[in-house]
Amino acid sequence: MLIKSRANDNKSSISPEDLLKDIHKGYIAMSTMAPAADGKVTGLLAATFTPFTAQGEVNLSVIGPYVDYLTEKQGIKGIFVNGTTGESMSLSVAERKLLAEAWCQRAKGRMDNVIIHAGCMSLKDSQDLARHAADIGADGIAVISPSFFKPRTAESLRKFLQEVASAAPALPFYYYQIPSLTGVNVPVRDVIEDIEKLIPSFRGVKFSGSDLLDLGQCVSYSQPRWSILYGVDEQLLAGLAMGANGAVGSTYNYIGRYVNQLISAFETGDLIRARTIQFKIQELLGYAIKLGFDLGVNKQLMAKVSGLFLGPPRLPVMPCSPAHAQLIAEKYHGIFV
Ligand SMILES: CC(=O)N[C@H](C=O)[C@@H](O)[C@H](O)[C@H](O)CO
Ligand SMILES: CC(=O)C(=O)O
Repeated sequence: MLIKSRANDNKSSISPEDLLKDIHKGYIAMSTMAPAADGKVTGLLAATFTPFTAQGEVNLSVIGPYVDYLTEKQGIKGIFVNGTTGESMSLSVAERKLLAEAWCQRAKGRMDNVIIHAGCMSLKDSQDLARHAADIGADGIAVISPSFFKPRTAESLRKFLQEVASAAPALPFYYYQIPSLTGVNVPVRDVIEDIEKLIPSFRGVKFSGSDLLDLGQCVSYSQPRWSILYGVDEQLLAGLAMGANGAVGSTYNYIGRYVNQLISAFETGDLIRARTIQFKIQELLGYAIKLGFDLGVNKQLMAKVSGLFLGPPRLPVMPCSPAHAQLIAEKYHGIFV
């Protein structure tokens, strides 16, 4: 499908040389999403929720069954730990280390990729978590921009990222952009300009914004070893069309297997099918957003769908009432039968 659409742009048939060039440029989705032998991250990663006890303490005992659920029931082969969904910014550094370790241990041999989010308000804490991720054998680290004192320029943000990455120089490094939560709106394309000169371990971006101009410019600038991972689940198909190599999201915890079908449909050029699945996801999330959808609701929905005990979210995020979660779970089961 993509070969055709490109061929329509400027020529009627495509030579093997041009085909190869297109593969390198990322025009051909199949090559970008196929399992990568070079360690490049592709496909779906679930951004994990952090299990708490009913009293709000980190509950490591759920992590084993959680990995079972993701691999066996959702076809998920990659996880993104201690991110937004994992409530990282509400956890202590010590808790984040315990969680990172447990996820790495439990996912060993079962997941292709375990990326640990190491971003904090404090550079020192971020470096500590980056070093720790390297020690425990994570496959990569991602770092979000500080958001209390916000970097005002790409330059200051790049310096911050460089300092964190230098604490774990051997570990693939991803910049995690999520402007709706950080309030940092520096275009990602500016952040990644010549970034390998500053961060030799740089391997890509987790792009959780809806600015498709910026996303497209990141994809077209992306280097062969990099992965541009899209993070707005409601509009993943748009991200794929723009050339994202994979996706990281909270909803892939409970709709991963349908989203894998969306990706396959996209890869084989069946846009109608890909859209049908995307529209179902939009129906679910549109409904949830109308009722009020935040991390507390999302966590409870995952608990209901998976049967895992995830506990409440941590304050200031409020727990979701059982009735509220029940309505959304019913909608889920009505849509994804
Ligand atoms: C703001 C936020 O949490 N974004 C997540 C990832 O980045 C997404 O996975 C969303 O949770 C998802 O798109 C549902 O809105
Ligand atoms: C959704 C996501 O990527 C995160 O939880 O960080």
